[in-house]
Amino acid sequence: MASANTNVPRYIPNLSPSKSPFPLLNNQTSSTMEMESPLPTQNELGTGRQRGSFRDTSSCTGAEAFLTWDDLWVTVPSSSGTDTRGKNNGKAILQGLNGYAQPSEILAIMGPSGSGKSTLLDALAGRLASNTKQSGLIKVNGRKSLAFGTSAYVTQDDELTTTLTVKESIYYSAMLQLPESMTNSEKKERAETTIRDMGLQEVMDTRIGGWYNKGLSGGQKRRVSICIEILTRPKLLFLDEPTSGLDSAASYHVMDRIEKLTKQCGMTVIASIHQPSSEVFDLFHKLCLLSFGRTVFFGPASAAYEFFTLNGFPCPTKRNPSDHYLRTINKDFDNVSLIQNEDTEQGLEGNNCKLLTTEEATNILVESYRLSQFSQEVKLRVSEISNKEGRILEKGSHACFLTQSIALTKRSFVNMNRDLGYYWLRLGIYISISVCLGTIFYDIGYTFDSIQARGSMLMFIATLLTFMSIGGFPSFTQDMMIFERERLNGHYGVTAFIIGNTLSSTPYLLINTLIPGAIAYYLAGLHKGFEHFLFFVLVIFVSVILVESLMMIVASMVPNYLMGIIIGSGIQGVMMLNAGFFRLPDALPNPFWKYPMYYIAFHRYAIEGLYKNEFKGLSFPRSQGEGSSTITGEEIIEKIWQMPMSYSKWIDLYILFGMVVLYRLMFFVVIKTSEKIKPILRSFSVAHYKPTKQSNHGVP
Ligand SMILES: Nc1ncnc2c1ncn2[C@@H]1O[C@H](COP(=O)(O)OP(=O)(O)OP(=O)(O)O)[C@@H](O)[C@H]1O
Repeated sequence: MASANTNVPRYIPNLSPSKSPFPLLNNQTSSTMEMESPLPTQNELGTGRQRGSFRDTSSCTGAEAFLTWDDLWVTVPSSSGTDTRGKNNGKAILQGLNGYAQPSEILAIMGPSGSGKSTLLDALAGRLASNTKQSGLIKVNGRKSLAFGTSAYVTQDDELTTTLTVKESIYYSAMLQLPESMTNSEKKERAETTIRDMGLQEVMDTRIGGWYNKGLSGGQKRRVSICIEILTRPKLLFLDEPTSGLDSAASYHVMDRIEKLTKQCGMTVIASIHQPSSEVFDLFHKLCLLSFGRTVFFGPASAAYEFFTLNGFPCPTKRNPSDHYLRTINKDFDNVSLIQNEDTEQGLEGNNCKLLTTEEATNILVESYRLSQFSQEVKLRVSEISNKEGRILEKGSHACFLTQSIALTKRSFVNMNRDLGYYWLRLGIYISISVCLGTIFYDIGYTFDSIQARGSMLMFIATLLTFMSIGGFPSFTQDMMIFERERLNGHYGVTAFIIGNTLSSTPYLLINTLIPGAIAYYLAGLHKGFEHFLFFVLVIFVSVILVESLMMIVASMVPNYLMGIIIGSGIQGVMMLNAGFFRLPDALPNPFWKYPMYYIAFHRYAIEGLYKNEFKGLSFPRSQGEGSSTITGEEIIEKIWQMPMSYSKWIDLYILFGMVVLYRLMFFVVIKTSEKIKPILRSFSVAHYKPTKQSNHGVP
């Protein structure tokens, strides 16, 4: 029976010294608390052998992963600002954690919201945010660095291609990740088995869905994300809240399947988890319980029960033990009355009780753990494992570059077709604007006034069509986020992505420039002849690809599409301004606007090519009125528009094309550089960063 209590709700027994509530302080260990001690031998480290575990090794290859972390600290700049000496010591999110994870086991990281679970996963996976500082030693198979793309990480946000069905998503992922040694039908079979394992067979043909159409539920999306990452049976798998959004039955089945794979393939799984049912909790081999970045408990999951009991916090019989652990250490709601029920009283065997706040209770547990046999065992095991250098963790064999490029092209093509915002909406707007343009400049003629009209119309087309590429930025940013996730998880490389994106977008960009271009060109009656029309379309087509390449670079550097749109339009605005139309080239101020900006602005080459294509070969009256002498197109280009006639319009087109290649290469370099530089910067800051006690910000 439950009874309400006071605002300071925690009781612990007032025991005599012989019945200390902290037996672990005295190094007393019961049989259930004993850490399993078999240490890996040199041969076992990274060789695919693990004692006592059943193994179906047919689909599991490569070195196993032993992961250790020693005195791990992570701090972020403190929002409370600097201290009296003007120093910002930062806020410690993780405080000197030690631990390990080993093959064929699931390590569950639990703790109240904000206790540092995701931060610990990020630190172990080498994916901490750039504003964080890390110290301590993280090792995989006794080696310091986790090579790029060798682990799989299911993050909290499900970045998925919203237009694809579940089956398509998993199938394309299988094509991208599974090795060439598997046939297509074997890959399909693996995809379908994994879908069934995650209980998604009923929604196989349902689209994932996004903001514009509801598709899968949150829990179903979660399972799709897990499916994608377990396809290859990765040796090291990080799961950030894999069961969030799932009901208890689904949570159990998902975790049960993961546990079986873990054993079968010798996977090392580290999962942060919020509220496991007791059935799910029983699937975990080890438990790491955190509270505000400190370890409350690390050891066999089954031993946590006794640890809490022996420290004076027994779990009431009707309460799920994992709920009890979290309730005992959640300091967020201290002012809320907790309930002491009869079970607790029974567990205390009639001893006197003492009131404690959850903060005090947590401090007792943290201190008790620190001095316990568990903590000593963890330290011993960490040093044993980390001192033995095993094989380098590798991602395992992949699909070949060609298969990946084909799969990415197909996937991207389907997505661009189904996502109205990508190209179709833009095509509609382009067609409407080209009708407006064609009717405003209808039958432009060859009068003196038509010189200016032609110049304005061509400039408008070159700038508007390219500028409106920004409209596809939200869809494109979504693609980039998926690329980022898949790249970090080692599914494929940058080159395959660039090829896939370029090939899949080309037909759409051609339609987007050909149809509106033809409407505007023929309504206005621009330079007659198919060759002139073809050149006109080619310039616009290459310019639009060029802007998309520029947007790729922007998207790889900004955190979200809003910033991308703002920065992308800003860059384009500046380039338009100094293309030599709004201010003629000779009037552009030196040194910045003329050199180098006039030569960098791609609009300059676009309008130069378009003007040469339009004016060359035509002649116009030199002034208004009848009987005036004529001026040739060549003179107009050189004298009125101040553009060089020393090279042909085709050179302008080649320059634009060269810029496309350059921008795509720049994108490649940006991604590759960040891949290489980030770990170096991180290891440099780890080597030079020493956390201070003051940085705990009030956390004892
Ligand atoms: N890059 C960062 N910059 C500033 N603060 C951060 C950063 N990363 C994490 N934090 C802070 O560290 C604390 C722990 O965050 P973390 O996401 O690791 O918690 P969590 O246990 O995973 O929480 P939840 O269960 O709610 O996801 C939070 O207070 C969070 O605001």
